[in-house]
Amino acid sequence: MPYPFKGVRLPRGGPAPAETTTESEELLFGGPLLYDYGFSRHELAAAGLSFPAMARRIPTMLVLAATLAWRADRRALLAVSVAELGMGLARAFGLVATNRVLLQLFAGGPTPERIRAALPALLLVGLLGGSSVLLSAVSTAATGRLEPKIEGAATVEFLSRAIRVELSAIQDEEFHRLLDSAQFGAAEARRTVGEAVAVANAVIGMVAAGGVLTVLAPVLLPLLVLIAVPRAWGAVRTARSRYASVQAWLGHMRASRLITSLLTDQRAAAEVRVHGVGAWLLRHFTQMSRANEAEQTRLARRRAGTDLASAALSGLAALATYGVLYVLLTDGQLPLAVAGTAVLGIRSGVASITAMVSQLNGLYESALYVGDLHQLCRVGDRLAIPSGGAALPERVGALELKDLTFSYPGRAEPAVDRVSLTIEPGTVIALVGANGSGKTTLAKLICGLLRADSGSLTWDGVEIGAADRDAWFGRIGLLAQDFQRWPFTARANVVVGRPEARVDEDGIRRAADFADAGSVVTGLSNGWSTILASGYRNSEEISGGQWQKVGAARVAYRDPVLLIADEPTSALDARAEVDAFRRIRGLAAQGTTVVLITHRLAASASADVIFVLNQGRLVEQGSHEELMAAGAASGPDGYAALYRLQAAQYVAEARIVGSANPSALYAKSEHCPSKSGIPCARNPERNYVHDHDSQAQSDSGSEPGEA
Ligand SMILES: Nc1ncnc2c1ncn2[C@@H]1O[C@H](COP(=O)(O)OP(=O)(O)OP(=O)(O)O)[C@@H](O)[C@H]1O
Repeated sequence: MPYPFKGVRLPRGGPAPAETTTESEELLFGGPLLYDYGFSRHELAAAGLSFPAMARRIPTMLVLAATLAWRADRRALLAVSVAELGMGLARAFGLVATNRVLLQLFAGGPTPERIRAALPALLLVGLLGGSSVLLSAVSTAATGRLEPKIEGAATVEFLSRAIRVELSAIQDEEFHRLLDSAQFGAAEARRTVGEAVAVANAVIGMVAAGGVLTVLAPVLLPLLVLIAVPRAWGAVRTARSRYASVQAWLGHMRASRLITSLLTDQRAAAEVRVHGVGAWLLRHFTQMSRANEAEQTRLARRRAGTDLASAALSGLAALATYGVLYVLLTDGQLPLAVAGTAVLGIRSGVASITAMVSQLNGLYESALYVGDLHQLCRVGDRLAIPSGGAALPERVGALELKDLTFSYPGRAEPAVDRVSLTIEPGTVIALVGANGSGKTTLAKLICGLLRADSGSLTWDGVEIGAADRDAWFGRIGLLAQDFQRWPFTARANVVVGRPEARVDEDGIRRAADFADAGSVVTGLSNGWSTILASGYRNSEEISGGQWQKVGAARVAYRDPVLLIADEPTSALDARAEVDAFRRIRGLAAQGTTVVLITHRLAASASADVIFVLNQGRLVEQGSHEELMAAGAASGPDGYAALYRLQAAQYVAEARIVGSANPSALYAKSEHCPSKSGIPCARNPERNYVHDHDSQAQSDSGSEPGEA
């Protein structure tokens, strides 16, 4: 496995990345989590991290921090800049004034006179010291104002990209890594300003000390630079290896976060306890933590080594500086008073260097993450769902799919393979087929979440690629079995169906009545204001079936033109399920087009058109009657055979209890004024038990129960 960045290696003699793979990683995640930096071939490739490249980036980083701050609060940035510059100047003039004081004190004449002569310069030193303190306070206050604003703005930048990218990007591993890394960037952006200010301050201090030394003893200046260089090298080296390590271990961090959240997750709580998954996962967590601890130890050792080397080199340079000073003094080339100021200048310069190094370290690391945030913004903008485009006509027409094909990345076989079909407005169409046959993928293509590789998808004649996708989304409602259960109030869980619209209390109640969610809310201790989660004040858990009713109310509140219902009744009891399907048909009667995905063929039987998928291909289509009439011709996996198989489970039972006609509840609505004004297909009312009986008998001459 190639290791990430040029020049950044795992410790000599230490474990190679592949060898750090733990048993837990293998078992839980199917292989090493340590990142394979194959992403140099990927568009998300990290910028070069060689030493010169990084040194060149330092000014860019300062500009980056300044840009963030400028956008967040210009006045505060100006206040910080002026205060820091003032402090640097005060330090430079302070040194000059100190030099004056020393010159006066070491001059000839009686001591009181020398002191009196030094007094004005002494006062200036005090004045400059006092203003430094004041300016420092101004800088602290302004930085404090800036930092939260920057963090807030950076977080919004991050989140706004995350919510706008195409679904395929969200499912892409590389993009997810960038998301994870950039997430640190949003938090680090806040620190960048303080660190940049401190670095700038230290640089000003160094320039001030350097300026004074240039005037007093120019030969000392290159030596001051020599003191600085090893420190800067050490800082960059440490930051670089920390950053590279974090990048390589992002997968581990994500896995650890995942395990932590699973161990405290309410939905996992039962298995965590009853199946003993808790202790098992904790053991794996501990094993993976150990690997991470080893990496931290490696980093600490590496840092200690780097610090030692850079301090030793810097110390040698300092020693050489004082040696030169000694020679200058003993040769009489430098008066004692000037030498005293030079010592102060060197000390001040070294202090500035030390401060700069420690801040640069932090700044460097922060700026790398902020760089990731910028990269995320760039990539996110490129992968964003386009805004604008052709408007969809007011009149709602048919959805037409022609040779629509889609493959998931890395999959050899297409999930949807050259599917052509038409969905007339105001009809209920059912997508049926075996597990993995492509129903959900096709539904995602229809609602614009996934983009087809080839073929065309038009609505009212407008091709999805050219259409305004927000307008497309605006026409669609989603009711999936795994719909989002927002841990907010019951009211919020309904109004989230139309999040931007003004809250309409009557609309909420109508939607709740329609979906039979009113009775669920009535039973809650705080009614509509109850938080539908546990662990909060005024919160209550509700059952899976009750959630499905709330989800249905959300969709009813949304009042979509096209409803995609993917196993919408999986958690409902028998009566509630029948009612729900009747309501879904009711929606069609009001003009909503319904795409129903279900394995309950009794429910799909009442659809106007049934499309049967097999391995991504559309293999059958027609009304229930037409498909049943096809009978044996459609084969053992065909609709008719599967329908009989399911129906057979109930028929014998229905006969025993002398059941009244249950499928009448699924029957199609008589009235169908579609939103578009186009009349929807209408079939005779049907009793599926009868249908089944008669069909089965006519097809095979045997009783279905005997099949
Ligand atoms: N995000 C994904 N990445 C890769 N492959 C996927 C992804 N989602 C689905 N698939 C694959 O695409 C194929 C079609 O899946 P899809 O979910 O559309 O089937 P389905 O008919 O809805 O199945 P089910 O009845 O089980 O819900 C399957 O082979 C599935 O493994």
